[in-house]
Amino acid sequence: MKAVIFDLDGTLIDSAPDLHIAANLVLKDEGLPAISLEQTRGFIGRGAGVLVSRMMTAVGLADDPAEHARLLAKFMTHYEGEPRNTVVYPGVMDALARLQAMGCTMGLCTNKPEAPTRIALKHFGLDRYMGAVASGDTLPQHKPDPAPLRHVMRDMGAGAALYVGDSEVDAETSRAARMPFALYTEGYRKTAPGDLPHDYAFDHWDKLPGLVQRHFAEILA
Ligand SMILES: O=C(O)COP(=O)(O)O
Ligand SMILES: [Mg+2]
Repeated sequence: MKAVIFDLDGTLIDSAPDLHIAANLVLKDEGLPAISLEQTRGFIGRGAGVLVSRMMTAVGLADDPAEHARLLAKFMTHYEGEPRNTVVYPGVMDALARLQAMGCTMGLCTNKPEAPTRIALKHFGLDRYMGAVASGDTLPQHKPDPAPLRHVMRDMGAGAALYVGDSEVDAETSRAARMPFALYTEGYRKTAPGDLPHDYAFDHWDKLPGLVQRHFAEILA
């Protein structure tokens, strides 16, 4: 079985603009200075809780647990609607259709919480491809713990899979799960691709189906 599991933010979708808007709505409401889109990009990858912690640090707030919980709740109310400024990366939809035609089964493993994950998948028509989904709050553990990735694999009934992601967290997760990793280089990583452990790298989704084809031809040979 050819199984491919995807990360979401920075991999399938560029969600930073909507996360940026939600963060700044919270900060404005609190009378605090705004953060930049670039800063927001750097805060994505470990889930909404960590994004809010990093946002608090950026504007000089102490990471007090009660304050954090209050601001996270506010952030989630601003982020829960339909994505307005989020886009699917170029070539994603064609690549997924080609992978499906190649007989691949597909799943999703993200640190984004479940409610906005479901909304985004449906909004962009990605839900029809994903046979199994693990979000940041599906299990007690989240990436870089390998448990969510293994959970998706089990749900898909896959014995082996290729993981596709954009960040340091994804590289670490795939390593922990002993799963081969394809790095999408145009997402939110902060580390140079050469310094991030990966088995494959690609900079445009047009290139993924061929890469997947070669990977499974080799391991199933
Ligand atoms: O919500 C986040 O911080 C990251 O989500 P991702 O795991 O889809 O990159
Ligand atoms: Mg990501």
